[in-house]
Amino acid sequence: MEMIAGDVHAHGYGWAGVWSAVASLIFLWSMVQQYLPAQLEEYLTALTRRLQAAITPYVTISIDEHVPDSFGRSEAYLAAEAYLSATCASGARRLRADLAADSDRMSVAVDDHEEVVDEFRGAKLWWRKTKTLPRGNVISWSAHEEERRTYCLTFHQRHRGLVDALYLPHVLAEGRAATVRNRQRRLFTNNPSSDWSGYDARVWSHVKLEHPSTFATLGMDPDKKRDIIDDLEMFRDGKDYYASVGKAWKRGYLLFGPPGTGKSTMIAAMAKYLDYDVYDLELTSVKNNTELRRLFIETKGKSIIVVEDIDCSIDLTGKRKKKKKKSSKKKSKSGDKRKKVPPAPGGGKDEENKVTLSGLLNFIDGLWSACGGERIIVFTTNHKEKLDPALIRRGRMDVHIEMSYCCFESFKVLAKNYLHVADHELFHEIQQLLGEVNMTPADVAENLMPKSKKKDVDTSLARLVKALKEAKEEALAKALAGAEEKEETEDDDEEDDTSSSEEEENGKNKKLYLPAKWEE
Ligand SMILES: Nc1ncnc2c1ncn2[C@@H]1O[C@H](COP(=O)(O)OP(=O)(O)OP(=O)(O)O)[C@@H](O)[C@H]1O
Repeated sequence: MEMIAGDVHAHGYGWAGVWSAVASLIFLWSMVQQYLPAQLEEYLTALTRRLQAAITPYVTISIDEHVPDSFGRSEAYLAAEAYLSATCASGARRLRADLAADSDRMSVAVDDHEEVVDEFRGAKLWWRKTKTLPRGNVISWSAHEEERRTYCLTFHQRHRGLVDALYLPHVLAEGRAATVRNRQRRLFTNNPSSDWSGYDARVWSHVKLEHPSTFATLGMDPDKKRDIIDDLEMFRDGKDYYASVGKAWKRGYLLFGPPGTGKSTMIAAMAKYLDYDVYDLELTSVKNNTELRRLFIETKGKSIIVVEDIDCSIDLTGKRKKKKKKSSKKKSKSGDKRKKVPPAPGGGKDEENKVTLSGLLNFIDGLWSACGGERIIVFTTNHKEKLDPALIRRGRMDVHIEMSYCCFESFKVLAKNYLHVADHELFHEIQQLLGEVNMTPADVAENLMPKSKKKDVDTSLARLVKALKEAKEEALAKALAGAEEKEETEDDDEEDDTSSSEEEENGKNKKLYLPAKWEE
């Protein structure tokens, strides 16, 4: 094919008959190619390349989709693909369509075995996309994994200097820019270790990330929010700074606090703000430390890698927790959650406990973790105190963010979001009650949510006041019952130096349920 193209380009424009014959040959060749056995096609392609090199003044550069001994798709290939889609696809006859980043239109890319022409500073360049099927043309479950695609760039040898010095850097820069323009944020999740045949399939699969949360809709103390945004900006724009201080370009965030205080919501807001992908790592599905490392390597830059409820996946000794059945989606009172663990391939007990604390530490800041850069790692937990200090020390988890119960400032954000109201006569009472009662932003939001299309602000706020009062009464009754019980079972001294069991149960982050007046 290249030889034919080379001849055509070399001899310029001749008879119409010659053109038509060449066009027929090209068409015939592309048809025949689709039905050729893989090895034969490979052989013919290599032969034509050798012939071309011997008799034509044309040079061909190949850009393979996968580079040997490296993980993932080659960046040069991805850049070439994006460049050709953005600049030359209109000249192609066979294109492949897919949903574009915004999902409102189709985007097209050059199809396999198709050729397009580009022009750069007076030089003509031919791009051709080839596909090689697996050796032996084996039709197997994972056959598509072994297809190899290559972009071949052909040009006259007199343009060699121009291509090396200017054209290839131009393709790379334009391709990267096009990738950023077309970027659709994605939410990845790790697949179980292997498919039924034992073949190691793709490690991540993804869907479009569509979470609507932003920092504007996130209810939390405004100063704290500003600090987090500043920190994220510093990180995003800090490539040179990180390089200058000799630190890998990554940052760890630990989000801790009771269920329903907005930890997941915060991650979505962070991803939206930075325009990053999210990799939701289900640690309990990971076979061992090697697989964990592979998962990390397969993540791309500009991403947030999330391990939710880290205390439920790794225990203090560094061993993975045993499988536990999730009885229901609802969490227990203390917010403890246990994730369902899929059966480990191979099934043996030994297979189960192979992601260790040291493996996880390596994942966060081992040598491999520096690959690629621009990654944020987020751990969430309801029980910070249960985590190994080594796991969350500064340098690993650089920023610790406490997500707490709803304060008045958070409430105001939620009221604005849910009811479009900035002030109301009930606000004062709500402020007082929120100072006395712990209620999660999730519960506040649920009470604010209009229950009919009418969106009656008064009704929603009154419902919240009622819920807060009920919570206060319930807490008061509980505290009274607890105090009475204590009086019966403990002597006065013991009562003085221990905090109430209620307080202990709720953890140190919780303020007392009791109204301040009653406490005195
Ligand atoms: N701070 C907040 N600001 C705005 N909405 C919130 C906030 N916290 C919770 N919500 C609302 O409550 C819902 C549940 O919150 P989210 O899942 O983020 O909590 P979480 O802390 O991650 O809980 P868990 O520990 O159970 O995973 C969210 O979908 C959101 O609507």
